[in-house]
Amino acid sequence: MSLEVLLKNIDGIELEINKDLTKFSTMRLKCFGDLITIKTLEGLKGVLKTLNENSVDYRILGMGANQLLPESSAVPFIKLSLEFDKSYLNEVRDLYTLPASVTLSILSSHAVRNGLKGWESFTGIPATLGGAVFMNAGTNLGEIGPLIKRVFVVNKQGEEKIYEMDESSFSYRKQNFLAEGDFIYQVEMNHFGVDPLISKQIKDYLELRNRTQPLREWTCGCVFKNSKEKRTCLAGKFIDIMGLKGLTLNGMRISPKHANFMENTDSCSHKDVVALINIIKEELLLQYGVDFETEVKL
Ligand SMILES: NC(=O)C1=CN([C@@H]2O[C@H](COP(=O)(O)OP(=O)(O)OC[C@H]3O[C@@H](n4cnc5c(N)ncnc54)[C@H](OP(=O)(O)O)[C@@H]3O)[C@@H](O)[C@H]2O)C=CC1
Ligand SMILES: C=C(O[C@H]1[C@H](O)[C@@H](CO)O[C@H](OP(=O)(O)OP(=O)(O)OC[C@H]2O[C@@H](n3ccc(=O)[nH]c3=O)[C@H](O)[C@@H]2O)[C@@H]1NC(C)=O)C(=O)O
Repeated sequence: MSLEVLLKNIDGIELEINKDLTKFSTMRLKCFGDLITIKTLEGLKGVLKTLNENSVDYRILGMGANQLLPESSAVPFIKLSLEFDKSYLNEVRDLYTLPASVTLSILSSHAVRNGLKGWESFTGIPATLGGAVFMNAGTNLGEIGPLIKRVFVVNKQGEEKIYEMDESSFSYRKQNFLAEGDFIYQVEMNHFGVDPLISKQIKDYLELRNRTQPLREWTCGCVFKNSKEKRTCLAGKFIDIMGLKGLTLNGMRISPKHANFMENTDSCSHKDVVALINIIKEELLLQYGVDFETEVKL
């Protein structure tokens, strides 16, 4: 049965067939696919339940900052777009209840205005809150995990579920509590008090990132994770030392600014990124015997 027929009686959603999704990832990879935009919780429950009952697989799309979209997707993408009244952020709260589709940049602006301690950890990360929780977004100022209190999901059967966070809920670039198919729709997070110095720290850090990372280019953030065993084993540093900065293959370039970033300088697609990743992996193995895991979802 077609997606149009399957989803036709579900309110609070929009379905677009074979849509050009090139602008739906920060790397701007050429991509066409079916897109289901979810505007209400009931819509999300209805869609997940229906897809599950009909054995239709799907992919969740946040800002597309950490996944390489395929040139043509066999499965539909689901994107959350829940209503959010920004006046909710007009005051400092002890606990924030936020839709997962809100972007970290909106939250960062609130942190700058109010000096929220702990919120500096996600400065400059292009992500939705849901995507950030999914992989414990972080910078060298910290990680988002310790701020998260409860995570509200809809599971693949279309049922609501709430996870309470504890010390084991997050690790480096990873959450450890979601079940396969869980879709985060809401997050409760706090902060560690108010400190006027945080605003300056965030601004300084943004300036540093701007100097050291290609923020204006089309990238997916860091391509590789740093080594799990040895946090001093840094992918960017290794790729740089091998002299690979600037190497370009079919329009996909290793950033001259930061070697763990790849820049789409043309109209590249999935295969172009994977080809360059494979070259880097081979060189890293050959020259240093290290095998860096990709951070970006292929
Ligand atoms: N530190 C940095 O400077 C940077 C960090 N990043 C990281 O990349 C991530 C990008 O976020 P974003 O663009 O929003 O996400 P993406 O669209 O890149 O999705 C990334 C993954 O998160 C999953 N996901 C996204 N939203 C949800 C949700 N609501 N519920 C459950 N799973 C979800 C997706 O699941 P599925 O597998 O089911 O499709 C996908 O595997 C952040 O975690 C961020 O930390 C990115 C760039 C720079
Ligand atoms: C971009 C991401 O996150 C980034 C995050 O923005 C930055 C800054 O907080 O710290 C991590 O990068 P990173 O480990 O490469 O940190 P950086 O501070 O940029 O560099 C570390 C060290 O490597 C050196 N370095 C880096 C890049 C390069 O081309 N050459 C080089 O020598 C730097 O000089 C520095 O001494 C995160 N990456 C990972 C995989 O953990 C992402 O996750 O997508």
